[in-house]
Amino acid sequence: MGKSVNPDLAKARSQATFDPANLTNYLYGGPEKLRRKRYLPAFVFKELCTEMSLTDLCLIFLGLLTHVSDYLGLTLSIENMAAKEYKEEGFKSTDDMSREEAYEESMRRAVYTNKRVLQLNLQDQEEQYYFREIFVPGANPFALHYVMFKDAINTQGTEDQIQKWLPLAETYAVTGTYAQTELGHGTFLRGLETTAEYDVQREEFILNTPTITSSKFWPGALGKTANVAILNAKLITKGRNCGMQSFWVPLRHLETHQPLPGITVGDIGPKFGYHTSDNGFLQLNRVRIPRENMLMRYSKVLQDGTFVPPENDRLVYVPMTQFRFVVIGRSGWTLAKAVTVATRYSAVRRQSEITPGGGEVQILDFQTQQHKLFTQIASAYAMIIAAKAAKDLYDSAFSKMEKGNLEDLPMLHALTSSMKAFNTWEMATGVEQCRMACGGHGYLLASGIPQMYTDMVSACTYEGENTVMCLQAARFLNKCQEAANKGERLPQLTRFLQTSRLNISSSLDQDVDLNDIIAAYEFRAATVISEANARLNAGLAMGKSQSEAWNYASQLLVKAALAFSHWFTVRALIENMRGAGFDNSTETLLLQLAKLYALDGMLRYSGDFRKVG
Ligand SMILES: CCCCCCCCCC/C=C\C/C=C/C(=O)SCCNC(=O)CCNC(=O)[C@H](O)C(C)(C)COP(=O)(O)OP(=O)(O)OC[C@H]1O[C@@H](n2cnc3c(N)ncnc32)[C@H](O)[C@@H]1OP(=O)(O)O
Ligand SMILES: Cc1cc2nc3c(=O)[nH]c(=O)nc-3n(C[C@H](O)[C@H](O)[C@H](O)COP(=O)(O)OP(=O)(O)OC[C@H]3O[C@@H](n4cnc5c(N)ncnc54)[C@H](O)[C@@H]3O)c2cc1C
Repeated sequence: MGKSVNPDLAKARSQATFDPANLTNYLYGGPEKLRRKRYLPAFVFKELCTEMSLTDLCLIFLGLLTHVSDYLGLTLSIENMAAKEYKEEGFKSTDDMSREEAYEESMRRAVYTNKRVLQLNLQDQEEQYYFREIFVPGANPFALHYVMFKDAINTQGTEDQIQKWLPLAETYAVTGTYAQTELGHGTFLRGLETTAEYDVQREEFILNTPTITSSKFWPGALGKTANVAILNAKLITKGRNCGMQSFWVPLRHLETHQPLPGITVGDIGPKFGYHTSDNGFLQLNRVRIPRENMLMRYSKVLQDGTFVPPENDRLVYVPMTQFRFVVIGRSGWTLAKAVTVATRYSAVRRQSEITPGGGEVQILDFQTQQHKLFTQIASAYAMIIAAKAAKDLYDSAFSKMEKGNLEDLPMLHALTSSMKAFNTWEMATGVEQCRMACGGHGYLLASGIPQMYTDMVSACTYEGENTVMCLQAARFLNKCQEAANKGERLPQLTRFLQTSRLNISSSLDQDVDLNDIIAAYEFRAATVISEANARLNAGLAMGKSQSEAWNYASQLLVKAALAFSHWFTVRALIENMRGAGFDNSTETLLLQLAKLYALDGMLRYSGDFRKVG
């Protein structure tokens, strides 16, 4: 039962000047990865459904990604499924459900995917992600379990603890969350109030949330789903505060799922988005856990209560750095989904005339519509490709860290902090632009775009509020600027602070040279970073303390971090497009897209670029 493709859409596709397969293979990491990615939904839907053609299945798959399936009224008839417990007649849209019903529907689908991932032995993280996203397109109640809970065990646990706890997480014998934020503190971790006091007599920690503001507040899955938390608390031993450490804390009974003694836990209530994630609160009333429940890869508490500090007290922050990197990558794909929906819609929506009497045109023919969408297509590619470029730096830093070499930790923290802020702000702006480009139908939940926005815009807040993350990156950039001022050697990533010069060869009447574009963004970043450093030093010269001068310069410091990220993204986009081995037509198109992205950025930040000439 094939579905005919809209003739306007078919015509637009037929006019492509390149072979999309080349690009798709590049984006998904090669033909084999792409084959697997396409095979998974077809395999699963074939298993689930009886009378659906492959076209329908792909349409449903794509539609599920963007909820278009709700719009088309498609439902899946679930037949002889391997997972007998999945009794649902089909995927009902959660758009019309209450929060409880939507959570239950998402939970049902998530539990199904968890079982199938194990039965199909899907080991590859990306394949697991694709598989899950087919069935739970919105916020997945197990998201914290899949990412931060397991990452914290892997990065903060000893080998013995990993051996003990990771199999429980992998087989869903336990369901976890990452409980750090409190009602009174999300950003300022040194202000966390939850305590873990060591009782040397019984070799146990006594966990306590002594005040209302110390209640854990926000952790995903805490409201209903999780029965264990990796919980961050202030360690107190021998009367001394030893800073934030991580602990494995059972929350609910593994059989009855009822809160354990001393535990008060529940859901924090309705949110702007992320409706199917049960973000919760937790109060601990002198809950005891054994000494072995402290994650002791880097810091330890000996039986007699002696605290053995980590080589670097920032290593406890590694799970956040890891997850910021996930957010950096997913931001580009989120924008890619939104702009795909909006571009397809713009090919099939006919509205108004360009030439009077000439008949209504595809809205994609309006230059204003092209500007709205093509800049977002370019931005999605830029973010996806910059994330791939950052991964190389990320992987090399992590492999060095695992051998005990922490020299790249500051660079990694700065890169993940600034790129997480840059990408999520760009993604949020871009998704909203795509929604508005679809007129009234973009405002329909069935378009899929509103939920993408309300779910994903939270990424500007969680995992490090964006302004705070920019200021974190600015610490590193400012240090590099100070070193540059003294002629000292800089880390590879910031050496442009010493070398960047504005020797642009392009003139306005010729096609701009790509190397000039990179040089312009590099010079803009170097100038903004230098200006922020100058403002900081001006503050000090006025007699302000270091922290007051930092606050005095903070707006420019945020700009410096964003200019750095913008340069990193433009450079990655151009260098990767030139070096990717595409055929001429594809490379020509991609370099055109890279110029569009870079020149649009210059227009949006024309003040910076005009100022640096
Ligand atoms: C579109 C995206 C889609 C993604 C979908 C995926 C599915 C999503 C589902 C889950 C949804 C949500 C999950 C959310 C989870 C959470 O939010 S978990 C909680 C996150 N919380 C935070 O991030 C807290 C942010 N605050 C901090 O990190 C710290 O408080 C802060 C760094 C701001 C300050 O810490 P201080 O101890 O005060 O440090 P400071 O004095 O500023 O600096 C000291 C020193 O330490 C260095 N530093 C700080 N952090 C790190 C780090 N992480 N790694 C390495 N080094 C670090 C800092 O640079 C300083 O060094 P310096 O040399 O003195 O400069
Ligand atoms: C959907 C969602 C899911 C979440 N999931 C989890 C989870 O699973 N686990 C978990 O532990 N937490 C989770 N969180 C909490 C999240 O990590 C915090 O909300 C986040 O760290 C921001 O902290 P805050 O809410 O206290 O905001 P605040 O820090 O209070 O921010 C408020 C304002 O203060 C400004 N500000 C704060 N500090 C500074 C500073 N030093 N300089 C300049 N400006 C500053 C910020 O820029 C912001 O404008 C989640 C949050 C959301 C929204």
